[in-house]
Amino acid sequence: MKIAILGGSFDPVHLGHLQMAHQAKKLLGVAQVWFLPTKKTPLKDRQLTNDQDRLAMLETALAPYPEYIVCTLELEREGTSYTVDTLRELHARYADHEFFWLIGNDQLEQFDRWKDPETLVQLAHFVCFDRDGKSKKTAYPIRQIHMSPIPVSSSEIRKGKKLNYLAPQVLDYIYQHRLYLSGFLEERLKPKRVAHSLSVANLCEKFARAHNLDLNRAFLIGCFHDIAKNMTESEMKPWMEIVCPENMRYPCPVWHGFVASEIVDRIFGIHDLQIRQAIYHHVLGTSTDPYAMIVFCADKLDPLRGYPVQEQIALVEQDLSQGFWMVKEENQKYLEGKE
Ligand SMILES: Nc1ncnc2c1ncn2[C@@H]1O[C@H](COP(=O)(O)OP(=O)(O)O)[C@@H](O)[C@H]1O
Repeated sequence: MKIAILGGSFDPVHLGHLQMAHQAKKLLGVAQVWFLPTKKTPLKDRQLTNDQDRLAMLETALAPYPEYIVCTLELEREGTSYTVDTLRELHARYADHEFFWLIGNDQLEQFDRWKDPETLVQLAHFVCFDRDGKSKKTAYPIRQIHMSPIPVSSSEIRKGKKLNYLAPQVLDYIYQHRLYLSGFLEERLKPKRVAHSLSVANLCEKFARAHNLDLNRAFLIGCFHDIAKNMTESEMKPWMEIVCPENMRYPCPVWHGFVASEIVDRIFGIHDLQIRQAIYHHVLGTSTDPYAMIVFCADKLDPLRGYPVQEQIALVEQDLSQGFWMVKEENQKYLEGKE
């Protein structure tokens, strides 16, 4: 049987990877495409997301395609994953198969850094797909196939960019398992604000636990509540014009909550009305929805602010409504003092 193999970190798997598989099926006449997640890649020094999560994301992305199969051979082997070892093992296990090894053209450029490239090209037909629409020169017998480039990389996804290039089930998994969230925040916020957001997320979760609410929803609200905080007035203006032009009468420092509520939906693909609403109201405390009260309190009572907050935190855990009104009153006094 003809088998195409796509090896990679899949951290996470995205539509670029799927497109390579679709093209391989169509153009190479292979019966199956095996996706082979690597344990430890010799050419990247970054610590990969744990095997279990990368595998679960692959399985969910491939579920609609019965002829796409996850091959865990490299995950089962300890140490650095060298393709030459993998191909030898594949030949030993499946003597009758003919293998096509798929790579993107970024890999073609560094093919002589792979271990034993001469042996590799004898063990499989190497096939290279465009990532950027450009042909690359190579000394190796590697077939190059042009496809309309799918302009995305896993590293962009890990920064919270181009999330629309993920299968929706994979994006769901990312939020359910809280993967890459610090990367999403670090790309848009200063380190102190990232620390505050994660600390608020933890406190939101603590409050949610005390009141039998959805822990992950509360965590995500905390995580993203300040995602627009670094935006300038002119950057926020077009968002405000779409979302809530009537709120432009508020001073600009208040806008980031309104803008963030739209950004979580449109940029981060979080289509959850309660999350959006809680973030929308978090600056002024204008909603008594439980999630909105939670994030309002958690934001003001973040231990990283350095005030003694333990008693107030305990009150919010005990009685959300009473805690909320207490925090709101304290905040009002603070704001009046500032005027
Ligand atoms: N958008 C894309 N278009 C074409 N090939 C791609 C694309 N993204 C990844 N690849 C190829 O898929 C293989 C696995 O890549 P991987 O290490 O998982 O992801 P990434 O390069 O996105 O971080 C590599 O050979 C890579 O060149």
